[in-house]
Amino acid sequence: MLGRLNHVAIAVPDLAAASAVYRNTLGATVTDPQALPEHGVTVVFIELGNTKVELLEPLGEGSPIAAFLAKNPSGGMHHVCYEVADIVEARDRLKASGARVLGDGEPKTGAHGKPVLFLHPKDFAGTLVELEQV
Ligand SMILES: CC[C@@H](C(=O)O)C(=O)SCCNC(=O)CCNC(=O)[C@H](O)C(C)(C)COP(=O)(O)OP(=O)(O)OC[C@H]1O[C@@H](n2cnc3c(N)ncnc32)[C@H](O)[C@@H]1OP(=O)(O)O
Ligand SMILES: [Co+2]
Repeated sequence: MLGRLNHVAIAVPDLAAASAVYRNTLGATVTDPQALPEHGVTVVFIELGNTKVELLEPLGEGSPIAAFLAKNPSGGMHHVCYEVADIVEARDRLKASGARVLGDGEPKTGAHGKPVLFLHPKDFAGTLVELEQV
């Protein structure tokens, strides 16, 4: 079912400060911030050649990363995103095996303009999993 690792996401309290660390200390190319109100986050991406790192900052009331940052105030690894060829087929197989699909279970358009879904971290070795159809 799984394809490539699309990105590893890190939740941060201050996107500008985290972007500066990646740009200036680590010498990475960091994209401009992209506000995604429907996801409750602002993101930047760091392109690494074989995969990407996504830095996430809360946006608006009720951001899905607010509780995570309250528990991890300096930030921390938040999710991994795997590519799938058919997200509805993957979702239906996972649901049939007992995994919890988050939200209303319907794919949303993610940061790359592609359909995405999230799977409950307690069902995947304590790691929040995002699926992205490519
Ligand atoms: C930019 C768009 C898109 C892209 O294209 O890349 C994105 O990446 S958007 C990223 C942000 N969106 C989401 O994360 C959506 C899905 N997430 C959620 O629905 C919630 O964050 C959550 C996973 C249901 C957690 O909700 P929360 O309110 O934070 O906490 P709970 O109390 O419900 O948590 C239950 C349980 O799970 C543990 N937990 C929470 N978050 C994580 C995490 N990221 N990794 C591992 N474990 C996590 C939490 O600690 C609780 O455990 P216990 O304390 O043991 O009960
Ligand atoms: Co993501």
